[in-house]
Amino acid sequence: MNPLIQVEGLTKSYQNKAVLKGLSLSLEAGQIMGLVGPNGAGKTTCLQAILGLRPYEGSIDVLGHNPKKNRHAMLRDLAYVSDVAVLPNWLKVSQALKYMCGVHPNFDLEKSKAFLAKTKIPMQAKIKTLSKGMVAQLHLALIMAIDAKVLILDEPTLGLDIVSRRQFYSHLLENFYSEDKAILITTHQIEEIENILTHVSFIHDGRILLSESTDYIREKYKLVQVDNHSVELAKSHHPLYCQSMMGMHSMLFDANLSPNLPSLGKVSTPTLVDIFVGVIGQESNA
Ligand SMILES: Nc1ncnc2c1ncn2[C@@H]1O[C@H](COP(=O)(O)OP(=O)(O)OP(=O)(O)O)[C@@H](O)[C@H]1O
Repeated sequence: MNPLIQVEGLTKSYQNKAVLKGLSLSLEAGQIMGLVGPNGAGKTTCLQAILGLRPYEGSIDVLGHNPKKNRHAMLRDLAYVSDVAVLPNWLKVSQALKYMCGVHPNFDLEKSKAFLAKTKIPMQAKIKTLSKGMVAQLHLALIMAIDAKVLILDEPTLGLDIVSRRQFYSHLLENFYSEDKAILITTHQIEEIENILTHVSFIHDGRILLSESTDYIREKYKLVQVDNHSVELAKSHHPLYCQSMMGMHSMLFDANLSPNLPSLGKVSTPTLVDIFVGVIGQESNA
């Protein structure tokens, strides 16, 4: 199956400073991928290149289109949310829907209205009178009514409280996602989306360090609560990180490189945050 997004050798510099350094990434139908990295790693710059919003070097194919040359055609099948707080305040909800009908050929007005009918958002309300959570719901109503193959979300829930953030993602799964579509998300709140991600790509200093299915990396990496008498032995197996707190020692290992982990202590499956800290930390110390 052809990937919906294929990025190869993507490079980008600002004022002679390289920000993306030969980055490659592939997104296939059915995938919900988290693009995860520390501040300044290049996530937004990468998404902006994919969206054709920034000049770049390298090759990007989005749904068979080159974002530099065919941006208009590409946007027919692609939807993008940067920050839910960007809708103009003075607009009424009904006007926002009308606006979308005018600008997006694949926007389904009835689908959008049906989603809004399930919320407490009045059609005649001005956006400035809505709470942040309601604005997020309105944003979703606009985005999910676009019959897009790919949805790109850059920190979509910034500024929302935890309940609204959870709602945002559960509505997203319920109303947008299907196996012929793909979603690419950046967020710093990995723990909140780790259960919905099928894939994850760790980006550090303009490069992808790891891009795998979440099932695969949860098998590959293991967290061990190391028994006190095994600490030195465990350290000699080169853990990706070692955290010692109140006499307890947690270490993250690549299970393929350190096969006999149960002999060191209690083995468990790490969270994506654990794996992220281990992989990025190792790279930073290299
Ligand atoms: N318009 C710009 N001009 C100059 N430098 C820029 C510009 N935009 C981004 N940068 C730099 O590029 C690097 C990557 O920025 P980018 O916003 O892509 O990172 P990010 O991973 O999205 O970060 P964050 O998680 O903090 O949002 C940073 O060093 C940033 O300062």
